[in-house]
Amino acid sequence: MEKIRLATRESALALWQTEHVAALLREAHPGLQVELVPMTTRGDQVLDQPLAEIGGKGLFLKELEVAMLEDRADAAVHSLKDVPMDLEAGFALAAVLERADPFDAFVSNTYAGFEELPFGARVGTSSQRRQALLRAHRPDLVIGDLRGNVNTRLAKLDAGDFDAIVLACAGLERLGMGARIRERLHAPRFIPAAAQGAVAVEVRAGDAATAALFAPLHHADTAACTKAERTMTRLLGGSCRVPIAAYATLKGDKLSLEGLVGDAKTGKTVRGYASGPASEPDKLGEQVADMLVARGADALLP
Ligand SMILES: NCc1[nH]cc(CCC(=O)O)c1CC(=O)O
Repeated sequence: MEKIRLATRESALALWQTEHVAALLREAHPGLQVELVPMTTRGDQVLDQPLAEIGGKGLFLKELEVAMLEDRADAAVHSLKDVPMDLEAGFALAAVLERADPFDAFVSNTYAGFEELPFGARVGTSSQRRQALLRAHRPDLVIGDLRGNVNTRLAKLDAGDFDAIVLACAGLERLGMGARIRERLHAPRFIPAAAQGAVAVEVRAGDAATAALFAPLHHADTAACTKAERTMTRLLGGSCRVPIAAYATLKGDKLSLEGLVGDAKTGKTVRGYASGPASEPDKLGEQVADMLVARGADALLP
């Protein structure tokens, strides 16, 4: 193969991630021509309705998948967090890259950390998971919706709409705005979304030649961790509608998974934790999902 075309969304974050994959590909395969095919998705266009009601995470992939089917692109680069737990039939993940910081960031122009927020402070985030975690720790906070890309969200904070906002550390750092992070909200206090911080490459299922090009970019440890997180989330019926958090770590051969199901309105949360061999991420995901249900998570699920 002499040339490969990478479909990408047009947001600054998506373009950064795809350029990053392109650079790694060129490094792994000197002489390979790598081209970007930027496009807008419905998920990017519809900003006024909750994602879950207009079709969920798949809306960020659809146009990119159509481009692959129509042979206008060979692969698509995504934040793995935005990839539906059940990939569309006819597609496969060719690689999961090494994860960046998986945690959420506390960003504020006034307060140095989450603990410093005064009673009734206004915090912006549209993520059901972040809302549930914020309410679980601080029922007094006034939480407001905050959608749009990373720059839009920061602009709303700077305009004074909120005392603080919460967004992914990885997104801020990739856009060169890591300096805006006042505090990293680590697990287990704040558990991130499944696969937060990881970038993945999607290809047509059965396109072995294209998939093989991405093999050098694959990071087995990140793949094992995100597999456990995504399996747990999938078994609980994960979508944007339900606050589900999952965070796995790997130490030697031991994979550990922390899971949480919450309610964005009440801040009620149920937690689960288990560990097992790195070779069985699906089993671990299933175990923690079962544990969460046994502890009452189904009362919070739709
Ligand atoms: N929901 C949008 C989205 N998808 C991936 C990231 C950040 C990068 C990542 O998690 O890899 C973000 C922004 C955010 O959640 O603040």
